[in-house]
Amino acid sequence: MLKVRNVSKSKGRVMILKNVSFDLEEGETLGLFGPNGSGKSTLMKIIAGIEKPSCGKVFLDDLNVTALPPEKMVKLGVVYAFQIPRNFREMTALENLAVVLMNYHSVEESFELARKMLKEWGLEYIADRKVEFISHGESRLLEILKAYATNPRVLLLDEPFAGLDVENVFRVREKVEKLKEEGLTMIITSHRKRILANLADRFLKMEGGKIVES
Ligand SMILES: Nc1ncnc2c1ncn2[C@@H]1O[C@H](COP(=O)(O)OP(=O)(O)OP(=O)(O)O)[C@@H](O)[C@H]1O
Repeated sequence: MLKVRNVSKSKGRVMILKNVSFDLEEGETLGLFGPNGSGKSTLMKIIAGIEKPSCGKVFLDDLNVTALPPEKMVKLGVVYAFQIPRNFREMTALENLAVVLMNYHSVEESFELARKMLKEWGLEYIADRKVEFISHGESRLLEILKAYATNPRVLLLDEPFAGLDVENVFRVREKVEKLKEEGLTMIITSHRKRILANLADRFLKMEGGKIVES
């Protein structure tokens, strides 16, 4: 479904990614792990069109999607959930989610659906709370829910468990497991392999911008 071919990325004199290639099959959950700074986020952002590779290509169903802008990639179903949640702090959780849904539904429907989705994810209690007042774990769940609300074919989850306490790791894991059960294709990054156990069908290890183990 998704093919990454010989992707390299340099910034100034630094080579961040070096000739990275891999395939992702439909319905598969790929665990991408490696130490901080190994290039995981950069790779995910290149796949999502947020960053451009210096060379190499990305294909989605044999369509060359290399360096298409992120809004085009979202339309094609490839969606990145940011490592640092990008929710509008001045707006409520409900409004944050509804804004995404408005790309696909009327304003009224979007608010109705947003409330329903928050409820399904056990987050109805934060619906009317401004995001600046919700916790890090709740903010992370909201970021994932927003990405999911675009009805993606491929969901890219960047460090969904980073900075969370044990309880919230379980909470986020439970939701990600649910997405997996639904058959969603995902790439999940973490600096710890163990946290991806029983979640990823296959692992890739990154180190120094390269895939060193698959
Ligand atoms: N704009 C930039 N200019 C120079 N170096 C950069 C830039 N952006 C990222 N890097 C470097 O590229 C390397 C890879 O960064 P990246 O964020 O992709 O790694 P990561 O594996 O996702 O790390 P983490 O787990 O800490 O998020 C790091 O050494 C980082 O400092």
